[in-house]
This record gives sequence, structure tokens and C-alpha cells, in this order.
Amino acid sequence: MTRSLVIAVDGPAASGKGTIASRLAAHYGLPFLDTGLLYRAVGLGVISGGGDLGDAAAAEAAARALAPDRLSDADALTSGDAGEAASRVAGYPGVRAALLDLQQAFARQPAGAVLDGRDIGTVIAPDAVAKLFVTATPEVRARRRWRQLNERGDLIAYEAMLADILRRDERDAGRGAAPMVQAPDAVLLDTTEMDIEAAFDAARRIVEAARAKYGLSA
Ligand SMILES: Nc1ncnc2c1ncn2[C@@H]1O[C@H](COP(=O)(O)OP(=O)(O)OP(=O)(O)O)[C@@H](O)[C@H]1O
Ligand SMILES: Nc1ccn([C@@H]2O[C@H](COP(=O)(O)O)[C@@H](O)[C@H]2O)c(=O)n1
Repeated sequence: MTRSLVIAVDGPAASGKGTIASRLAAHYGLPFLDTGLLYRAVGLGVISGGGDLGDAAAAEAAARALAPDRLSDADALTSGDAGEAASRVAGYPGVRAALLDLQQAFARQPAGAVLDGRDIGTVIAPDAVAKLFVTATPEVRARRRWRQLNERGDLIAYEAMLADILRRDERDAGRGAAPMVQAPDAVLLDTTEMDIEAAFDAARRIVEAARAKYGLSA
């Protein structure tokens, strides 16, 4: 059976997984889904509806009601508040269950797909041809996110950014439902000392090795 090229890219906040995943998608001509946006949209949905992020039922209802147009407000979705809200609602099993089918259907497209998140290689697409776990030190990740947000005018202190990253890492890795963990068959890519080009190049080589293993090389 010929497998389609599904690429799973997981890793902690601001590790560069989205940058790598979108570059891989463009390189291989595949559709790309940033699954973090789904959880961010659910978190914002709860807040905008006047709900409480500590209310699992409200979060699950927001996940079940998630409409595609909720994913288009890039500025709101990529704010620090949205990231924090996302990691709160992402711990609820009902929220994860509500978002499961959509993600798995995306991964099942005939040509293949690239998805990035926390549980792509473990839960969403455990049979993915290529699995990467992208990481970097918390300090480097905080610096990257700090620069990204400050460049667009979201002024935030580096120390606050680092605290946010550490809190989110702990919550994402420590939850019971689909915790952030490297899949046993994922390749670790530590981008601490890499610029974007070097990180993409390393990722592409990992995918090429996986394609060769499954006889998918041109
Ligand atoms: N290797 C790198 N070197 C320097 N900057 C990088 C590198 N990779 C990504 N960046 C920058 O770091 C920021 C965060 O990258 P990106 O959004 O890809 O991370 P992420 O892991 O997808 O984050 P999120 O947790 O929001 O999903 C962006 O501004 C991006 O341009
Ligand atoms: N597959 C995923 C993707 C994301 N999350 C949660 O959403 C938060 C925001 O994700 P970003 O990738 O945009 O930073 C993240 O901290 C996770 O809590 C998830 O659980 N599973």
C-alpha cells in the first residue's frame, strides 16, 4: 500500500514548529494545518462569550460550535492572551474530542498533509510518514516570541514572556489528556543554535529520510 505523505510536527511553544511546518508544506505542495489555532480560537470563543476558562463544559461547547471564520483573525489568535487561554482549554478531554475529527480528516487528504501541534504524532496522525519533535531552550523560545510580538507592537517584557513559556510547557506536558510528549518514533530537532534556514534544512532532511524509508522518494 502506498502511503500519502503526512508530516507531523510537534513541540513546545515558540520552538519554530509552525515556521518549519509551513515551509515543509510549501516545499512538498501539501495542505498545512496549524492545530494550535483551533485551541486558540476555542479559548477566545469562551472569553468572548463571557464564559470562564475554568468551566470545562463551556469550553467543550465552544469547541463544538467552532466555525471556520473564527480562524481568520490572525492578530487576535496569535496574541499572548489567546495562547494562555488555548493551553487552559486544551486540557479538557471534551475539547480535544470535539476537535479530533476535523484534524484527523485534514490528515487523511489523498495527497497528504502537514500538521503542527502537540499531539499530532501521538494522537492525531500516529501513522504519519514523518514525525518531528521541534524544540529549543525556553530562553531562546522566549526571545523569539518576545521579538515576534514586540515587532508588531505587542510590548511585553522578556521576563514575562519566559514565565509564560515555562508555565505553558508545564501545563501542556503535565495534563492527562494528550500531553505534549515526543512520540517514540519522532525525530528530535533542537533548533536552539539554528537560524530558520538551518532549521528548515534539517527538517527537510528528516522528511527525506522518512520518505526513502517508505519508498516515497521521487
Ligand atoms: N530557527 C529559528 N531562529 C530564529 N527565529 C525563529 C526560528 N524559528 C522560528 N523563529 C521565529 O520564532 C517565532 C516563533 O516561531 P513559530 O511561530 O514558528 O513557533 P511555533 O513553535 O509554531 O509557536 P506556537 O507555539 O505559537 O505554535 C517566529 O517569529 C519565527 O519567525
Ligand atoms: N495539537 C495541539 C495544539 C495546540 N495545543 C494547545 O494550544 C496551545 C496553543 O498552541 P500554539 O501551538 O499556537 O502555541 C498550546 O499551548 C497547547 O496547550 C494542544 O494542546 N494541542
